[in-house]
Amino acid sequence: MSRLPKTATVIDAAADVVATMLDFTQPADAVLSNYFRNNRELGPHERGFVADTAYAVLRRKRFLERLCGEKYTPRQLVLAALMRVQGMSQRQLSETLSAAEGKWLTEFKARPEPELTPAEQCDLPDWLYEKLAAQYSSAQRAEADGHLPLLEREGGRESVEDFESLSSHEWLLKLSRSLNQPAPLDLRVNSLKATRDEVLELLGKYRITAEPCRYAPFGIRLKEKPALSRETLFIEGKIEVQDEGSQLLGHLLQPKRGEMVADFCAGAGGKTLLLGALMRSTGRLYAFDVSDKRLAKLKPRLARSGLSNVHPAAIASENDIRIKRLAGKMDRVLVDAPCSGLGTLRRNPDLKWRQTPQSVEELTRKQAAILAAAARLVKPGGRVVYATCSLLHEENEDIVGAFLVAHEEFHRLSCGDLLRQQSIALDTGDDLRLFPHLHGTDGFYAAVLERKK
Ligand SMILES: C[S@@+](CC[C@H](N)C(=O)[O-])C[C@H]1O[C@@H](n2cnc3c(N)ncnc32)[C@H](O)[C@@H]1O
Repeated sequence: MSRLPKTATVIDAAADVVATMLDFTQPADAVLSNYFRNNRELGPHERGFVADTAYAVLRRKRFLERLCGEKYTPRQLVLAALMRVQGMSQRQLSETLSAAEGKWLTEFKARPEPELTPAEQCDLPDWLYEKLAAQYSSAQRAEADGHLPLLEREGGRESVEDFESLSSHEWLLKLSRSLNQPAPLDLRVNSLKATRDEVLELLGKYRITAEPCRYAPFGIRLKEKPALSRETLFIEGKIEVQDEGSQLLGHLLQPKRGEMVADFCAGAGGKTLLLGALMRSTGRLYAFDVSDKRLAKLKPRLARSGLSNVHPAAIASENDIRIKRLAGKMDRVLVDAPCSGLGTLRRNPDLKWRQTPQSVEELTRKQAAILAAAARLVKPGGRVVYATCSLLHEENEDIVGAFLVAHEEFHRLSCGDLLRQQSIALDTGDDLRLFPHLHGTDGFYAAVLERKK
């Protein structure tokens, strides 16, 4: 952690934000933006500090709660996170503390390390730890791990064998440690307006350190997190912010010039924009969503992108009459299904505390219904990509498995093969499974389903 912003009010601000976040009635990013809207005196550095500190508490809540003991205040959680997660010293904090807090912190520092349960070590709720541990037993991981390339990591190289020999707890510990780190900032170059080399060169001129993403052909990973919204590159629509994993889903769908394509759960259109560019702004690309509000956010992005083939349309549900009218007409359909988001904990650490086994079960019903409705759009020989940013088999493999049993007219294509054909060297078996500790992306799952001719 860099220096503490001068004013002591940042610790008060972080404690206020944490107190509201821990109600879990609103998403953490909404709590933060409301707080900043109501406290405009905080400058960018102070806002950054408040956000980083509050997210550190969310990421390591179980660990910090164990350290703090039975009774603690949000402010004590903040101080504990600053010392034990963000690595600040008591001296750095001391100017901002009351005498009583100074005393508490001295006593806190002297406490012995608590013995943590496996779920606490991973900083996951018990129900989630149990589900994931059951999923990632060595035998079940064999397929995904077997396809791993040699991985370069800080501190050395890790080989396939290093991963295969891990117990399910050790593997989960690696996964959860990477889920408990902030995500890097990835960009996607809009191939209609620029090449990746041009953008890399321009970033270099702005003194922004960047490198090509490992897998995504239009992806760029930045070293820092500069504000980009006022940069010419962004205003001119040459770049968009998009996680590398999210970009790979567009390449899996692989829509072509002149095709009929639907992005069934388009939201604010992150993937729609990539699909439109892959189609070179030709053909017809529907962007469906049940949320008007989310689709409205697509409009300014579309204007920057230069795409003219996108048709956003709000639908009432997956059974909307508009959807029914398009039955059998689509070459490609992307289902980026509403999900628990548990693969995106690097960005949304509150989700592990906000989701429950019941909320996941409700989502699975919705996912199955959306996939069945979306598949009706596809013509013979056409494809559906079913994708989520969840790590749970019940939202992923189980949904696709049940769909294939009920729909003999579809069969699964190999994601590894489809990516190889596009010179993307990423083979995780038939389905795509991305993990932050293995691939450096958010956690994603995808399966490609083709309607037989
Ligand atoms: C994972 S998000 C999509 C993110 C988006 N594809 C992107 O790349 O930015 C899932 C979306 O599904 C939408 N959704 C929920 N139920 C739906 C339904 N029955 N039909 C279509 N979309 C739905 C949600 O409003 C949400 O925007």
